[in-house]
Amino acid sequence: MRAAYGLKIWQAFSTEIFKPAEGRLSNPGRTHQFITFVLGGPGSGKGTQCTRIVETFGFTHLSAGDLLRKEITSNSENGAMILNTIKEGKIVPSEVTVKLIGKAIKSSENDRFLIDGFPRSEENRVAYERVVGTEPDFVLFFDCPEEEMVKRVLNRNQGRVDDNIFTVKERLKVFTALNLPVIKYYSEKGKLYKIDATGTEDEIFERVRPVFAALRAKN
Ligand SMILES: Nc1ncnc2c1ncn2[C@@H]1O[C@H](COP(=O)(O)OP(=O)(O)O)[C@@H](O)[C@H]1O
Ligand SMILES: Nc1ccn([C@H]2C[C@H](O)[C@@H](COP(=O)(O)OP(=O)(O)O)O2)c(=O)n1
Ligand SMILES: [Mg+2]
Repeated sequence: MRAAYGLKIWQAFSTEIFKPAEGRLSNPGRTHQFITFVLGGPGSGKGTQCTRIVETFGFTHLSAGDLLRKEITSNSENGAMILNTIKEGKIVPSEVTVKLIGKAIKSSENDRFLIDGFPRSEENRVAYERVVGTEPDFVLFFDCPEEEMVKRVLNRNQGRVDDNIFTVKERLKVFTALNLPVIKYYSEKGKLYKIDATGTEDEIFERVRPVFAALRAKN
């Protein structure tokens, strides 16, 4: 399965990467932006691998969860709603999340972005397309068994309100019900690159590296 996705992605790189990004959330003067969505269940290692991709390939990492958590601590009008939603393991209304992502893209000088933990539902996906006007260039999916994800989340130790067994169980249900359809959608469009997210961080990064190395080789 991975080989088929890989080929499609290679074709996408070779034909589409230099296309101007008409209608994108681009800053004036930009020629193109390269957008990668990074998906996977809670604890699948999205954030960890995004850090590695940033270090090696110079992307800007935008974590939807981090942007939402920042809203909570900055006492914004939506803070209490966001906190409750996250505690319950549910999805924040798309309008809020898309606005935060859009603002972060606009205020960045970079032209390549990893959007981590988004879209988490069809509603998220459609709202992004409506506001931004385009699809992502490709989508990484970190595929990890549930028991491994639960173990990682419960050991995460970052003081997150959602890193407890009750919330993670709910998050796994939400992931299956709402995020898997998005993953299927991108798979059918030939945009999905599925990564085996088991093993050490280094082993996983060696599966991710060729995807971005191919992209750099084309630049
Ligand atoms: N390959 C791995 N093996 C074991 N633990 C990992 C691995 N990758 C990440 N972790 C740890 O698992 C937890 C969840 O990782 P994180 O990157 O936050 O995942 P996500 O963003 O998908 O929820 C973190 O504590 C992280 O240090
Ligand atoms: N697109 C998104 C992303 C995150 N959220 C909320 C709901 C999620 O359970 C929390 C945490 O997301 P985050 O991506 O930080 O979580 P993980 O890194 O996968 O553990 O934030 C959201 O409502 N919509
Ligand atoms: Mg994360």
